[in-house]
Amino acid sequence: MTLAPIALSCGEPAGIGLELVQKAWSLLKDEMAFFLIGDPSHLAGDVPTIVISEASQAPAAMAQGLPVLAQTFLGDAVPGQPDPKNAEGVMRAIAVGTQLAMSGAASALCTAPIHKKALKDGCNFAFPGHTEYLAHLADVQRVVMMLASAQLRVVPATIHIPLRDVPTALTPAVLRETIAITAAGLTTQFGIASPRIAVAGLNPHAGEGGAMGREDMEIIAPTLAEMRTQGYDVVGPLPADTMFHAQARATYDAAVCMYHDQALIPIKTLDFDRGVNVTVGLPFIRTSPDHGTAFDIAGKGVANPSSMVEALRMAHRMALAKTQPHP
Ligand SMILES: NC(=O)c1ccc[n+]([C@@H]2O[C@H](COP(=O)([O-])OP(=O)(O)OC[C@H]3O[C@@H](n4cnc5c(N)ncnc54)[C@H](O)[C@@H]3O)[C@@H](O)[C@H]2O)c1
Ligand SMILES: N[C@H](C(=O)O)[C@H](O)COP(=O)(O)O
Repeated sequence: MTLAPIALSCGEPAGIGLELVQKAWSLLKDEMAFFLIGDPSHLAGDVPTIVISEASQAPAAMAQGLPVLAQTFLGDAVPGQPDPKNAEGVMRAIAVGTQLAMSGAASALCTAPIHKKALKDGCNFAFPGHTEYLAHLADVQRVVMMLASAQLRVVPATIHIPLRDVPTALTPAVLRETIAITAAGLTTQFGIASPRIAVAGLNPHAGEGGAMGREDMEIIAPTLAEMRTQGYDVVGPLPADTMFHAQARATYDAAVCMYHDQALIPIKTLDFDRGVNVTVGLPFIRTSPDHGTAFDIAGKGVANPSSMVEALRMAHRMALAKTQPHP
């Protein structure tokens, strides 16, 4: 069975995304097929471009140049200076990629980084990030954001919300859904038959028996106890400061954390160059590099493509696995 190509949305044209897409084509053109969804006039550099009119043309075009499913954007791509006129095109590229991945014309969607404020300023983008936008496009109530590398997988139970709102957002239902979706994703997308999940506490020392906050004992611990009775292999709440060293990491397949930075600091410290963002719970495969638009180095040619390459490789592996019959 021939695998459909991967759709790659362009992200913010003023960031490093398009440079990374071109570098990824040079590195992966003999390994897999993908195509950019974006404006060809935004591409700088000397990587050849092949404009295609439908996804199915990408595999044949891949050897000659970067296949581009062309979209017309209203602004130019000026490194480090997002043009509000491009915001609608950035959003549209994600929507087109989603539609292609949902229809099966693309085997997965990989997304180059967006600049959230540029989208909000430019087209009143109503979502905090891709994760929430993709859930909306796919009409899915709840997804989880996982960042994965060879050394660690992390999932924040709350994602893009202010820190002050975290304690009230951490309800038993949110924890249950996060753990259940994570466990299912570890099995279906990462091939782990019996996933082991470690759950971080919210407060210092996981609350120290209530002396340093009560959410750990009143919300997290009872939810985990209930989930254990349902067969989930879940431990916690664990003091977050000691659950990411090498020996601790060897005891679990994913760490569910209580808020964005509790999850993302360890993985971006350990593996910034190779981390991949995966949205778990969508009806299609979505990956992304673990970094942002990096305006400070945009246009300089120095951006490291490793995370983008890993994101494409992970999407490709997951898509291939979907075509294999289950043992
Ligand atoms: N998947 C996504 O769409 C995504 C992911 C993370 C951040 N963002 C967005 O990106 C914007 C900028 O975020 P930020 O500044 O916090 O993080 P960032 O990842 O863009 O940059 C942080 C630092 O890492 C460096 N860096 C990032 N990627 C690099 C690469 N490939 N090679 C070399 N150096 C690299 C940058 O130069 C910068 O010094 C924000 O709007 C944020 O929301 C988007
Ligand atoms: N929270 C992610 C990070 O810091 O790496 C990033 O903002 C990406 O989120 P989306 O995939 O939802 O855009």
